[in-house]
Amino acid sequence: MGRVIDIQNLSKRYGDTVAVDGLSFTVRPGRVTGFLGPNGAGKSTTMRMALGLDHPTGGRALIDGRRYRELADPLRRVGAVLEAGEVHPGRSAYGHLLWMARSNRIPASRVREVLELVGLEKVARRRVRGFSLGMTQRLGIAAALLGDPPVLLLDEPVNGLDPEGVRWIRNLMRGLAAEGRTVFVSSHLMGEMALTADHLVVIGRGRLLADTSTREFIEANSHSRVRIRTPEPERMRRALAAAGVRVRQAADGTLEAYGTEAARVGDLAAASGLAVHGIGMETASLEEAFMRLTGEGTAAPDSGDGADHRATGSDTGDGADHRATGSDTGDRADHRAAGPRSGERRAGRRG
Ligand SMILES: Nc1ncnc2c1ncn2[C@@H]1O[C@H](COP(=O)(O)OP(=O)(O)OP(=O)(O)O)[C@@H](O)[C@H]1O
Repeated sequence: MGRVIDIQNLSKRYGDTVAVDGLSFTVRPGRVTGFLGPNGAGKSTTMRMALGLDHPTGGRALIDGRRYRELADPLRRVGAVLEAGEVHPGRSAYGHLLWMARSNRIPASRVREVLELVGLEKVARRRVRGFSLGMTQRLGIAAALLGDPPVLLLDEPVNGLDPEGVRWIRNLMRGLAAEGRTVFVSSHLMGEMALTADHLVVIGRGRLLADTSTREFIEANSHSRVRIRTPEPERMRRALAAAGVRVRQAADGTLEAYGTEAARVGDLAAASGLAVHGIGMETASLEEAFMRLTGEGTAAPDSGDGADHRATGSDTGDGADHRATGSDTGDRADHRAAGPRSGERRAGRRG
């Protein structure tokens, strides 16, 4: 059975750096699998090895049970959008795709199809030199889709894109998965992946940290808490603890109560004659859970909140939904603004 990406005990060492460290997981068709990890976790290295662009130090990365370079017609089996790599700037989008199609025995009619699919048909004859990052990204995706491959690998495809571009790629990936394709997409942003992926493979420092459905990850990691500001935190803490409420004190002196609601905390405070200066419900964000999991955050060992620095309650709401399209976009631009990425150069070289 094809369409599966099988990573088996994969390792990669660059001198003293262990980029990938005994990684094993399977990426299955019909769903978007998010490949998550902080910057430097080893995502790109893993993807490059899966595409035969880098040699593993140990283990194997198989697609359809074979190494990439053993695939008979790779462009029709696997589409990739990687960072780096440039399209010849003097070429038009159409010219570039046509060149790729010709060198891979793909009919020219397919070029028009993919241009339409990614919404570049109107600028198809323009030189790539003048393309925005978003357009370049779309061109990279068009190239990846040229061979109509059942397996797609995308390395941080939304980096540097505006919210509209982010949404477009998200919908595209979901659509491709719904067609039964295997869609494997990396990101360092939990919030973005929570909106896009059905399944998550999380790595940190080259090692597997989680391989789970997105729903399970969210259920296990998004807990809410009540934050209380009171002039008598110690008495409040005792009153809550006596009522069986799990409570901890944050660095700024506020209290955090878990597994309860603001109304109950208020009632308990009133019953004990305690003054409350502020009270509110917060939802721990998935981004926090992700930081904790990958060891990038300042984890608090007892209550698993790791969020003392956000004690003001700015983190209300669902975390997963709103961060992905808002503030994160700027962040992406910072990380990866340099160098338009396109899988096509690599794809061309491969094919
Ligand atoms: N060609 C290379 N030579 C030396 N070290 C490398 C090379 N490629 C990657 N590394 C190192 O391997 C580790 C993993 O890098 P990798 O790019 O795979 O991570 P990543 O999860 O994709 O992060 P990012 O999103 O920042 O690219 C990093 O420490 C990186 O510096």
